[in-house]
Amino acid sequence: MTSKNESLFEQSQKVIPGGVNSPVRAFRSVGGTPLFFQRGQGAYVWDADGKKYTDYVGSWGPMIVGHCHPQVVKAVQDAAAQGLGFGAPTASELELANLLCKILPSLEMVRLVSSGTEATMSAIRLARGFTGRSRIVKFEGCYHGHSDGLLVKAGSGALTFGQPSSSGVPAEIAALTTVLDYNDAAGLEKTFADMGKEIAAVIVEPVAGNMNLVAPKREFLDALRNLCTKHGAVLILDEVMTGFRVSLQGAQGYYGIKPDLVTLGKVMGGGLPAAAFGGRRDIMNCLAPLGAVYQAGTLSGNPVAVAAGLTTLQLVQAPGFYDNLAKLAKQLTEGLTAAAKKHNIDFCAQSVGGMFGLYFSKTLPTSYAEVMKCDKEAFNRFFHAMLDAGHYLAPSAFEAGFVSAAHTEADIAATVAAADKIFSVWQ
Ligand SMILES: N[C@H](C=O)CCC(=O)O
Repeated sequence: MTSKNESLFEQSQKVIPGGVNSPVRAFRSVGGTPLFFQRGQGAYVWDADGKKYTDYVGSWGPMIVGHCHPQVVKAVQDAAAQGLGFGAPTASELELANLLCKILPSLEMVRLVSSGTEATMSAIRLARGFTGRSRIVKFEGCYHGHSDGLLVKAGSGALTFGQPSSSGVPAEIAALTTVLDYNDAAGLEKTFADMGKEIAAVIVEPVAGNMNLVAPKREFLDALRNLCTKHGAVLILDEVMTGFRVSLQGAQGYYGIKPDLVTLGKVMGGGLPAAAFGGRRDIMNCLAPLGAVYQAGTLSGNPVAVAAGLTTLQLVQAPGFYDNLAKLAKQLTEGLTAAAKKHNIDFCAQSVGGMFGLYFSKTLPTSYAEVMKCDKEAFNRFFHAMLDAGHYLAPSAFEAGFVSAAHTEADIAATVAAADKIFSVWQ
């Protein structure tokens, strides 16, 4: 019998390319039919067939307080009742901007946009306008949204489907992007020595979460900050994923590194389309209508999205919120690692705050090249076995996972027990 998921997918493929509105949802690399979700509550989601899953994707990060948190839903309902959008300033967007600047000391000014892609694309343009230089530096396997110059050796869905450098990006545009190895401080130093005067910005995920999870080395973070300062380049920390996720102050607070510009999204929109970029006042003042760098958006600062973001950011400031999140993520990664070890499987896992990475590998990867050596087929088998058992992991070996404050220790223990059962018959 055809399931509702299968039937919906068949129909979707006729009108939506690949049947999905973002490639990584397509289950292509793991195989099988993508799930069509009908609802979420707390740590759980239900698919079109009514099957319940413990959710470790969390809408790719935003659902940090769980699905349908009553305060977030109420705030959204109240905001919607006042008007769905004005395309004009509102007091609530000012409140959100103030809150972002209060939480993140690196934000002297901030501008709201609607997606992470918009935030990174705008930050790059701003850095180019500010410095009068054209070249940008990024790191292989990092994903910064799908604007042209950033889709060069990118992670996430692009990597998942073997297209890290997209067709449709003119060679002249791609040529302005220099791609280096993540965690390679010496490579960065050499690049600055060779072409420092050309480099407008270095953009980096301070914890790479779009090639599975790769944690930064201290010397790499220090080199990023010191070399950008020395050569007058703008350091852009892309905290779309790590912002309000690895700690209240994101990766910049977790590791103690101060960017010139930061990009935000996901958690700050509470599940609705809200994102932002901001940082040093002298750089932000180059934006129109003050300066000559143009950037705009009809939906920017949308009041309903702002209400979801504001309420979520109030909830994550509860005492102990991030300690609990980190504890849950650790319980998961340590539990899975112990289960694999018990059954002699080459597997390891790690977490940074509320995000985690799982690897079918003997050692934790520290670069794109090492991630590529992990056993992808083993991940795909594990993914499906976990899905059958009611545990929803990201449908790609190249994405980080997320826990929420709605997960309980019992939820995590059940997920670890399911993995233990799968590993006990692993061949
Ligand atoms: N890794 C991506 C975003 O962070 C996954 C979301 C998407 O591309 O649809």
